[in-house]
Amino acid sequence: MRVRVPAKINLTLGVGPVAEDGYHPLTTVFQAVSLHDELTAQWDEPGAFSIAMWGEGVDQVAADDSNLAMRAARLVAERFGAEDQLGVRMSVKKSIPVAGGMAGGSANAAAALLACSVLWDLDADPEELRELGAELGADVPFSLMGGTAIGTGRGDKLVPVLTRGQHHWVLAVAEDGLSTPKVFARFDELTPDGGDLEMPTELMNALASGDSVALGKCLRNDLAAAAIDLRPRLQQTLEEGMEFGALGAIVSGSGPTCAFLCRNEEAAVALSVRLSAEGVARAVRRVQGPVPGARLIS
Ligand SMILES: C[C@@](CO)(OP(=O)(O)O)[C@H](O)COP(=O)(O)OP(=O)(O)OC[C@H]1O[C@@H](n2ccc(N)nc2=O)[C@H](O)[C@@H]1O
Ligand SMILES: Nc1ncnc2c1ncn2[C@@H]1O[C@H](COP(=O)(O)OP(=O)(O)O)[C@@H](O)[C@H]1O
Repeated sequence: MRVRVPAKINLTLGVGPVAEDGYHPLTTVFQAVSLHDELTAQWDEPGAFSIAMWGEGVDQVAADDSNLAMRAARLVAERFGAEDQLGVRMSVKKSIPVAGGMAGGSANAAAALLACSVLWDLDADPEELRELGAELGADVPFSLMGGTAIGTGRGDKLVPVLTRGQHHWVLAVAEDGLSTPKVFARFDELTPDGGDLEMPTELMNALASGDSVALGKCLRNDLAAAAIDLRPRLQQTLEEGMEFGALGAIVSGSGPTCAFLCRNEEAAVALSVRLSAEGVARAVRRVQGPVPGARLIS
């Protein structure tokens, strides 16, 4: 089985005050973008579970039972089958930056859920897989679903959002990742009463009409101040992207990847060339969104 799974950006990320379980209530709009990891899964001996990874940032991810794809495979086996009768050998080709605020780990978990449930011929429907996904991480249900969706709760309660057309994004990928729990912890220090959980009506209108100029003005992230506090260089990255012609700029999720919205493909090419030439980030990528969530490709 081969599964392709996209990265996400948060077009808006409203974060409420921390709850007793340590999680924050969110109002977020996710968009899946055309930067993909690929996971392959093949049968192995009963009880044998393994993973190999190559590509972007794999030295920062353990290929053991702590890996989110391994945890996903074991969870599917445990819930839908018999763990001691099933086995899988997985490999992941990573392109999504690790700890980049683009849900790379969640994407791999989503891919493993889908690949294993099909490989082992288990009777799991998409809704059941999304519920399992939510146990692994708040972003996993969206990695399965893809497209554009509003997320509430921990970010795991999803409703698709009506959109028109494709948007062109340029991503500035930072040298080192940022830890999601650390960014939320700094958010708590900076914003003890929490941020804004209002439904982003203007943003939804901009998405429905496909108006990139309006969308650029609505991008908002309550975690941005915390990410910038931990990584001050990000402020300059955002400013440079705007100076070089982006319609809007945002830190993606808990960062440090910055996403710049462009008017069209030509503008995205021009911005990516400029950002690369200025050495603003470790890598610059052009992507489009929305794209579908985790999908079997063979
Ligand atoms: C911030 C966001 C925005 O989409 O994305 P990333 O920047 O990680 O991609 C997500 O909320 C991250 O989702 P995900 O990375 O799946 O989170 P989890 O593994 O469930 O949780 C990691 C840690 O993040 C914090 N966390 C996560 C979600 C949430 N609603 N409130 C939280 O406080 C908790 O400290 C938790 O221990
Ligand atoms: N398969 C995986 N791919 C990426 N990260 C993983 C994976 N499994 C576990 N992790 C861990 O999850 C953490 C978050 O990574 P990631 O999901 O890439 O970033 P983010 O939460 O910023 O979107 C990292 O510390 C990483 O070591």
